[in-house]
Amino acid sequence: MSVRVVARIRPLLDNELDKDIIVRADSVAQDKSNTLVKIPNPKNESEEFSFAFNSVYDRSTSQEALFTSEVAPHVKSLFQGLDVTIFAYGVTGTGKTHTMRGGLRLAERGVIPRLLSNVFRRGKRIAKDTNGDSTVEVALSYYEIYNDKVFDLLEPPEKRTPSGLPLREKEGKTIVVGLSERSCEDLKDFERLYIEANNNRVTAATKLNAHSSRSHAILRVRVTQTTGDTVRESTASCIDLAGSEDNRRTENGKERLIESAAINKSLFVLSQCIDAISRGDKRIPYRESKMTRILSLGQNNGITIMILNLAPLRSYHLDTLSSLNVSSRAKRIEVREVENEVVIKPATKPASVLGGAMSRQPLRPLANAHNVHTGSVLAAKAAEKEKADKPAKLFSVFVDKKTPTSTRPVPSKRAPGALSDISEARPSKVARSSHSSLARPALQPLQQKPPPQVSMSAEQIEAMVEKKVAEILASRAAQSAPIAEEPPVVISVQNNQISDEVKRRLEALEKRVEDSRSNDDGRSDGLQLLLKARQAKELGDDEAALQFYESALPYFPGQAKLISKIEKLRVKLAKVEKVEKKKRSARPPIDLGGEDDKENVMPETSPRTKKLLEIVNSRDLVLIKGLHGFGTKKAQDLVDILNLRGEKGDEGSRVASLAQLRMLPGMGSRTVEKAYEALAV
Ligand SMILES: Nc1ncnc2c1ncn2[C@@H]1O[C@H](COP(=O)(O)OP(=O)(O)OP(=O)(O)O)[C@@H](O)[C@H]1O
Repeated sequence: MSVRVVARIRPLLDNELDKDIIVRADSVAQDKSNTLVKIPNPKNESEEFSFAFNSVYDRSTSQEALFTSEVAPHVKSLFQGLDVTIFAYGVTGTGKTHTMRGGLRLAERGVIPRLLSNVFRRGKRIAKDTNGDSTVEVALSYYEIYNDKVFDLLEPPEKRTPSGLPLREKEGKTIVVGLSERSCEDLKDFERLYIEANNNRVTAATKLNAHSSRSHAILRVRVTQTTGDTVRESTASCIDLAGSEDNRRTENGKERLIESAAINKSLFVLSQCIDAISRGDKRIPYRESKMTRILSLGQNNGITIMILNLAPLRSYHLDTLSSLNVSSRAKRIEVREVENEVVIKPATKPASVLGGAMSRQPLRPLANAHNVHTGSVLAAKAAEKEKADKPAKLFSVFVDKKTPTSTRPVPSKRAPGALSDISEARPSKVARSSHSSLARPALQPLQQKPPPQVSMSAEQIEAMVEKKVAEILASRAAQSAPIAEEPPVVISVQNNQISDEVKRRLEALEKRVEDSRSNDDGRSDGLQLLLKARQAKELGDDEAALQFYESALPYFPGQAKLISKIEKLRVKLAKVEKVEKKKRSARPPIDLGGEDDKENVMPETSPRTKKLLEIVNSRDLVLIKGLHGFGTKKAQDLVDILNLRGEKGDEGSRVASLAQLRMLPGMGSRTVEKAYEALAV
């Protein structure tokens, strides 16, 4: 089953009534419901683009109508053991939070409170219909991803550590280590928890939207159904993604710029994942951001619904087109509709999630067991379940704090081994279905092997990197080929030329990168740098290649071959530099637009320098891509290298001067010069 992608166009707000509406819902035929979003071509207004979705909801759609059509049908699936993921995607101010959380009045409740209300109602009905033989427990966890760090929203902000909670992969799912979970008996309970947690959520007003959410918020609702000794668990995840935005339009300050860079990066990675999946790529860049790791689009089993929120206004034109593009491709993503297995309860009852007001999830060593019948029923269970089944009543407030308190910890350099002091990983809730292992068929046999050795010879690295690069380049060439059918042929020819042994080693390299990433030992970063160096070399960018090799050296100290490569490149570049110098001295001086630089050099203190460094340090892919001479790849490489240095607490994570910028891998004098020259102040 594919990801279900639906679009929702929000109505005009009071202060927008005089604004130009350019987005509309349409249908393919008169008697059909709306499945199209139409929007003019910004370059030629007489032309209209049309984007098709599973369903499109226009401005008059109520919260109830959206919930009834899109979410309510899946509550049944949730109780059948399927995981359900619902996420809202869209530009800032398009109605994601309104859709997911909703407003104060009953009729304005969003997807989340309605879902909880339905879950409680169905749970009670099950208990009633089975005379209490079956019981349903609901537990919540709620967290946010802010600046690519995970923070528990059910814990008071004082408990946060600057590095946030780490992620781990466990049995095919990404889990947040040390995340708390609280049991929730009814809607009132939920309301209390949800409001408290939302007050913890940092929202900061920007000029664009006074309630702009600066983090991705993820609510997980774990439903546990117990009948005798058998337990079935499933999870509904409701995700309110942060909105992307144009920093220039919002006139964001420095702090906001950093937030925006992190938001834009994760959303950019999400779009890259969607592209890669829809192209059928083998490597999906999930791991490039925490949000995409958690969302695991296309890797997660169950049902996934993406709600694309749109503003109908002209002022959002380009942003709207961009999110329409991304989300219309998401329709092609296949999700396996696999139910979570029923497991058998252990003889000793674990500490109940219902027990405390607040607790980490207790260890539940549940065994995977099919078709096993045991006679022992936990008698205590019925007594414990004798709880007042009060009907769900009026729903109340869901508001963020109007003035967000600055509770977020100041990001600091991560101390070496900082992750190790995080509390133990929350145990897996359920032994996973064997189906879940299908997520990565190619890697599966390798996963049973003992972990790879830590050391690798330079030759081994080189051989694997060579092949990997050749594969990437072949695949790129194939993708840029004019005939759409060609890529698979080219790739398969390439693959056929690679012996099984090499393929095995390449897979081992991929796995090594994966393993080292999840172990956080930084080796994968080294391998990534080697890959980038090789790519740069293949593309004839020796300067970038050298800098990537140099950056990789600390990961493979003393590797003779790597050192020799660096030496050779240095000699080569020194020669080139000599020739360039000669040419430069013969060239007329650069016109820097009349700035106060009498010597025709780029002055380190000029407004243009300041602006260039500000853009670079924002790590905002969109802004950096906008620099003259920066393509997507160069911009992404720069952001990667800065993030990498930032993670390592490296001083160089902030670029303080043009000289420093020139020294970064992939930069060089000419690149900096070009970007500087074209910059308007
Ligand atoms: N369907 C709707 N009906 C009425 N008002 C709406 C609707 N959708 C959005 N709004 C209003 O539009 C404004 C912006 O919506 P919202 O805050 O939900 O946007 P957002 O996409 O979550 O923004 P951000 O990414 O900044 O969090 C709010 O005032 C909200 O109440």
